[in-house]
Amino acid sequence: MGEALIRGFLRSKVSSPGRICVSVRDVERQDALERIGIGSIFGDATDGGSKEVAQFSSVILLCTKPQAMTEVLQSLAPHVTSEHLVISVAAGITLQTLESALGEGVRVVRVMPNTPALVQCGASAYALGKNVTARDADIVDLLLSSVGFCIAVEEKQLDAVTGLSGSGPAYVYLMIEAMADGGVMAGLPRETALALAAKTVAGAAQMVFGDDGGSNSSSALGMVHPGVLKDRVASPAGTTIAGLAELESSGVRGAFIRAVSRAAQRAKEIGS
Ligand SMILES: NC(=O)C1=CN([C@@H]2O[C@H](COP(=O)(O)OP(=O)(O)OC[C@H]3O[C@@H](n4cnc5c(N)ncnc54)[C@H](OP(=O)(O)O)[C@@H]3O)[C@@H](O)[C@H]2O)C=CC1
Ligand SMILES: O=C(O)[C@@H]1CCC=N1
Repeated sequence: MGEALIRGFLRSKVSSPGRICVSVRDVERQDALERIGIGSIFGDATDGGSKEVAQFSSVILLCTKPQAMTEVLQSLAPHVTSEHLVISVAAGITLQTLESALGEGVRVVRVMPNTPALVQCGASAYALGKNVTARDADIVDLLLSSVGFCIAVEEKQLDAVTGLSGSGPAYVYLMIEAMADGGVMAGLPRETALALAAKTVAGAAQMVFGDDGGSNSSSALGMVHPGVLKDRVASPAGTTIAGLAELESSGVRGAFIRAVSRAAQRAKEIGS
């Protein structure tokens, strides 16, 4: 996720390689970051990396797995001051956990992004910690909206966001794969089926935001109800209603609801 955000920030030009400094321990990932021009790459956060990052950065993004967060926070705490803005993308890890690990007065924001940030089509939500300033909120908004849509939410909603848009790209990939399988079963070559499935999902999603595809601003969404769009595709006694009836009798609608809800519950479990 960290690499997707870095690459997204570079593509959007909200930042530049010379302004980004990374602590990363995996050698292959270090090489990948070097190849995109990141100048300051330090090793393991728990072995000096956190200190170096805190020394050279004012905005620090924490992108390790939630399970690694305790030791990363411990390594960062002695070096972080009220001059830093710390942004965590870790599923489930609460603002209270972050603030109490990093120390009183530290400015912390909790974000749930998703990997399409890499191609400027991310969907992120964020909750502000108790010490952040209005300028911090502007910085977070600027960074996240440079890589897609972003919206401020109450912290208690972030586990639901995690189950929906954080994990959501994986549900959609599963759906694209399955739709392509259906196309192959009906006689299409694999590549044609995959391209048609992926383009159909991208185009259909864009239609929900109206004719112009919408903007990254949460105040200008103007969405069209997906039920209305669905009804426009389904001709009486036609192909679509036959396909939809199969999906409904397979319980797909309920399966998506349960998937989002179970993933949100898992985020809560991780945090506790
Ligand atoms: N993947 C996604 O779609 C999303 C993920 N997130 C959140 O992003 C975070 C990362 O997830 P994800 O990208 O999937 O996980 P990854 O395992 O791919 O990335 C985590 C990275 O952190 C590195 N790391 C771990 N410990 C240290 C350390 N001490 N010092 C330096 N680097 C370290 C890991 O290195 P190594 O490989 O050596 O272990 C790895 O490169 C999680 O908290 C997750 O909840 C949020 C939204 C979406
Ligand atoms: O699977 C995970 O735990 C992370 C958080 C959201 C997406 N990926």
